[in-house]
Amino acid sequence: METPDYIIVGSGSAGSVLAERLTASGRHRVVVLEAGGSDRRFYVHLPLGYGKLFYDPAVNWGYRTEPDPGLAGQRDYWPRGKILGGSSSINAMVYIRGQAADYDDWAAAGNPGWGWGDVLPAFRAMEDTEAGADEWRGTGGPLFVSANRRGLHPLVRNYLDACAAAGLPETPDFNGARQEGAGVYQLTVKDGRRNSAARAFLRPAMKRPNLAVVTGAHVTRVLIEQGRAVGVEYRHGGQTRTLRARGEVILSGGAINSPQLLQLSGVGPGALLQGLGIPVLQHNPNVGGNLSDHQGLNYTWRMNVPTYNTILRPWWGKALVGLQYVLTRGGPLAKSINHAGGFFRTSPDLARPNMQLYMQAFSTLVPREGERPLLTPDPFPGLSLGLSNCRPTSRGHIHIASSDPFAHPVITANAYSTNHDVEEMLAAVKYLRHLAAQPALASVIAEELRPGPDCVTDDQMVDDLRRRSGTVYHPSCTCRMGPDPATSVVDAGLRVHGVAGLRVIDASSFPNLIAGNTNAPAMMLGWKGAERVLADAS
Ligand SMILES: Cc1cc2nc3c(=O)[nH]c(=O)nc-3n(C[C@H](O)[C@H](O)[C@H](O)COP(=O)(O)OP(=O)(O)OC[C@H]3O[C@@H](n4cnc5c(N)ncnc54)[C@H](O)[C@@H]3O)c2cc1C
Repeated sequence: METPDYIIVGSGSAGSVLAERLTASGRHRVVVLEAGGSDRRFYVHLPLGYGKLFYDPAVNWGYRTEPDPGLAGQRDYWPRGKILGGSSSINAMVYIRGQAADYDDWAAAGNPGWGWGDVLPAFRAMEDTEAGADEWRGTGGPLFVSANRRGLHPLVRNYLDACAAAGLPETPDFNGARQEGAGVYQLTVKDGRRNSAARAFLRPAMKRPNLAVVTGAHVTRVLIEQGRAVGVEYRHGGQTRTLRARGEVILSGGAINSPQLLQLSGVGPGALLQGLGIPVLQHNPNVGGNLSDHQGLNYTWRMNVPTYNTILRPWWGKALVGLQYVLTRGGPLAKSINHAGGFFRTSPDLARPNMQLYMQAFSTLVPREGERPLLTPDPFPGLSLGLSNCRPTSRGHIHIASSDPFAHPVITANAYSTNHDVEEMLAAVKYLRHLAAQPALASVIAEELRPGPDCVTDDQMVDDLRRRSGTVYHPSCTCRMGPDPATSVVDAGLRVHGVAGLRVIDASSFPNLIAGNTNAPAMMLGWKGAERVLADAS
């Protein structure tokens, strides 16, 4: 293979955008090395195929955390995409940017160029919003974002009316003027098919002669010589190969794999690496540290009106929605599992929302081994209202357990390890019941199923939330951006402190977690990261 200017490790949300941006001018040669395989798979394209990808080792790294005291000792399951498009090829497709103030926090933490005024133009340029352009939204960009206004389940109206009655009025666009409120989620779905970062950015760029994408290429080490990254070592087709870069090596392996790869390469906590016999090339205790993730859980009700359970459960219903999908590219199979949602404050004293809501017009209490049973929901009409926290204060870490690059790293999530996180979730679950008590929902609810009417005291509710919470799949900040190597891993240009020619551009470089889902911010990081790389090239 011809020596490229840039090697990108990972073709996920950030890596796909980066590859498109770096090759657009035609002046730079780029090679993307992706451990997973092709995204040309039926259940990747079918939006509700999400449930089938959730545990599938063919497309998923399928991580488990260490037993977590904050989750009643359970080991949480952390899916991550191992496929072209990375996690954007297996995610739930909700499109949320986060709050303006989140990015102003990034800049205020000593990261010039990452404030809301800096990132908004990138978000606008990236997207082609079905809802139409305005001061906040863009059209004509590579990423189509569905407004998700057609074919909504009737219970979405009940939910929105209940929110309004509870004091959370409808907001027309969570990514527009006001995030706070209730509304319908916009989706990365185009023409009834998942619109992953690979579909929107990488695949069009793969037509360019200056981009090569190698699938099944698992990078095992960054080659660092005299303090400079000069290439990578990777396994492909049962062989160990090396690839050198004329310019830079860019890690876009995601919040678990990027710090893992840095540690394997001798960049990380010195004592940990020494203990594993890995020569320490750059001691930095923050590599794999500061792990931040949103925790969430659902409350579930039995309904006295039909929900998607009614149609998705029986074989004839499956046949019907299958036919509807094939003929119209519509129906429940063409949607995310999250039909609507919202952002609210658990206390009026807070300056901005600290909780996110998810409304799902079906329920999945009866689990099925090895599948997230979206396509086989409960045998009765059910509704789920879910939550996730926006700015958790709990922090975990990721540490390699051996020098074997194929061994999963140890993930210590430390969920709900601060009183703050427990108390705000307790307030939030009470709010869910407050919503369910509003006439628009109460009139169609038969009974609360989970946690159920016996769960009433604060202690019982905290016990329940610890037992039933889990990741909402947004691990971030494990190679966080910041000016000081004592507290961060990359600088505002996403360059690894102390190692030349090496950047980390993915969700691990977030300085802190944003309020909302993390696909859009990771893609934005790829977009803005490419600007930084290109600026340094000229
Ligand atoms: C089940 C699930 C549901 C989610 N739902 C939503 C949602 O609805 N909305 C939303 O906004 N966000 C959602 N997210 C989160 C969002 O998708 C991720 O935050 C985002 O995709 C992360 O992007 P990334 O570029 O950091 O990493 P990823 O997209 O995970 O990409 C990393 C890529 O690097 C590859 N890689 C890793 N290590 C190596 C290596 N050593 N060698 C070669 N390649 C390597 C991986 O295979 C992968 O393709 C969800 C995530 C999951 C898992």
